[in-house]
Amino acid sequence: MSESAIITTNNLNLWYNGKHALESVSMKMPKNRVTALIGPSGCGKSTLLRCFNRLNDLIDHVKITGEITLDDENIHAPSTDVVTLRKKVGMVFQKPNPFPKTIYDNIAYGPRVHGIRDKCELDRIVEQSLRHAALWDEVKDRLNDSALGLSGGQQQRLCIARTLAVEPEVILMDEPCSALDPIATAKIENLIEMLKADYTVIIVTHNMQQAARVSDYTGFMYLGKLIECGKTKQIFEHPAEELTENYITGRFG
Ligand SMILES: Nc1ncnc2c1ncn2[C@@H]1O[C@H](COP(=O)(O)OP(=O)(O)OP(=O)(O)O)[C@@H](O)[C@H]1O
Repeated sequence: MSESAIITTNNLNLWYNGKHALESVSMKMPKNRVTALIGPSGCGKSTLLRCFNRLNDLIDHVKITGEITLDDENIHAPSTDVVTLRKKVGMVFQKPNPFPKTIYDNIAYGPRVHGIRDKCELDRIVEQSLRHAALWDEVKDRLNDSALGLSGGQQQRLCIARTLAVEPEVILMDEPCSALDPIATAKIENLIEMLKADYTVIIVTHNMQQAARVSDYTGFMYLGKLIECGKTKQIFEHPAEELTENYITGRFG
């Protein structure tokens, strides 16, 4: 991979209570590209994704060895501020999880936590984030309504807008379309394509067609190991490993 990497893992291992869930994962996530993580259930995709913003720190009895760098800095270094890391590396989950607040307050929440109080500045951030998430036109006249009144697809785009509001560098998406219908899914996929102009996206998906449609690079995982990683076209058309070929042709999974 010749493109410059924003996140790199080097010999990354993770154990849950002694159970080896990630084994010697070494991988590079190129900047301003979409990288998909695919593989059968339980292979470690979500675990790997959660390593990138240290969400696994919140789980008891997790041991991690090896290195993860963001912009060439070790994210486990004592000097790393986890709040700043999670601002730089935002996350969107499987089920849309808006706060039970207004649409406006959902987006303004993060900037307020980071100390922005000026109303004009917050208005600007709310509009810009909703525009970037392709939701502004649908909600601009109801910013003070509850976010819980939005459709599932709109709620997921709101969650993406909420992530964008704190100006991340990387957006992690853990099966962001699995709770959505095909039309809402298509909107999120189009949005992912637009987002990579400004952000790096790493997406976990069970849906191989989705990985092929939205990603530039794909990593195939199996039983906690990264079996192979490369350009999506190459992984899907000419995988180097038989295991990858068996998975993408539906022989197991
Ligand atoms: N909090 C946890 N505590 C203990 N074990 C866990 C925890 N989270 C995940 N695991 C285990 O780690 C392994 C990898 O799980 P992970 O959720 O990362 O896989 P996945 O590939 O994302 O699966 P899926 O596609 O089903 O979501 C599995 O064996 C899982 O049971």
